[in-house]
Amino acid sequence: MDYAVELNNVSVKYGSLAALTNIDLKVSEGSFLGIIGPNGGGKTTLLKVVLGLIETEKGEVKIFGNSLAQAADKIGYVPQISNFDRNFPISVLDVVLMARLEGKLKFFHSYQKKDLKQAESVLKELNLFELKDRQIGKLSGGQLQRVLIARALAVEPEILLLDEPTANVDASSTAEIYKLLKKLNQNKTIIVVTHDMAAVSSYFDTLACLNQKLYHHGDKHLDQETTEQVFGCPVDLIAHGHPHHVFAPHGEEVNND
Ligand SMILES: Nc1ncnc2c1ncn2[C@@H]1O[C@H](COP(=O)(O)OP(=O)(O)OP(=O)(O)O)[C@@H](O)[C@H]1O
Repeated sequence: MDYAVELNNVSVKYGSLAALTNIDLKVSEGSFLGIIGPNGGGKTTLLKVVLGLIETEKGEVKIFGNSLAQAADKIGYVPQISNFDRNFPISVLDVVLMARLEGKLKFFHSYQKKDLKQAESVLKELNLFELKDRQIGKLSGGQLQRVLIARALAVEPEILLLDEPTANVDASSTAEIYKLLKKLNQNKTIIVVTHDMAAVSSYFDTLACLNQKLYHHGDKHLDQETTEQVFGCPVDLIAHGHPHHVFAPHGEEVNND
C-alpha cells in the first residue's frame, strides 16, 4: 500500500545546523496526524520538506508513492499566520483565487470561470462567502485562519498541511477550526503542527514528536520518558498539567494524582 506521505531516512541541514536527522515517517491515507515538539525542533522544516520547498541533505520523500515533482498539486499548505502580511491590500476572495494561479503564473494567464467557481465554493463551504470582499486586515484572527484554510483548499488537495493553525485564535475559534479540520479529514489526509495539547487529545488520531529526530510516531498516548526526551524538560512545563491527564482521549480522563 502506498502511504499518503512517506519520508525515508530524511536529513536536512541549514549550513552546519542539523534541523532534521534520519527521519522515517509514514502517514497513512486518511490520517489526522498531530506533530508536536519544542520550539526550533524542526516541525516547520518537516512540513517544508513534504512540500518540496527545501532540499534534503539525504533521504527520500514520496507522496502517494510518487516523487514530489509528480505529486505537488496534491498538497495544500496553511502557513503560520505570523508569516502572513495582514496589511496587504487584498480581499478574501483574491487571497483564495491567487492559490488557483500559483504554479501557472505566466504572462497573459488570467482567472478562468472554473477558478472563480472553485474559490467561491470553498468560501461557501467554510462560511466565509459573506466576507469575500473584505480586506484581509479587517478580519479577526479566527476568520483569517479560516481564509488561509480556504486558500489551501482552493487547489483541491488530497493532503492538507497546517502550521500552528490555532496559535493566534481564541478558544471558540480554535474549536471551530478543529471541527472544520475533522470534517475535511473525511476525505483528506491532514497533518497539523501544533502546541495545542487539548487538540492532540481530542481531535488527532496519531501523534508524532519531533526534536531534530523523530522520537515517537504512533498513538497519542505518550509516556513520560519519551516526552522528556523530546522536550528535554519535565512534561508539566509544556502541558500545563499532568501528561496522562492531558493526553487521555475525550471522555476517558485519567486521574494521576
Ligand atoms: N531558513 C533557515 N535558515 C537557517 N536556519 C533555519 C532556517 N529555518 C529554520 N532554521 C533553524 O532550524 C531549526 C528548526 O526550525 P523550524 O522552524 O523547523 O522549527 P519549529 O519546530 O517549527 O519551531 P517553532 O515551534 O519555533 O516554530 C531551528 O533551529 C531554526 O532556527
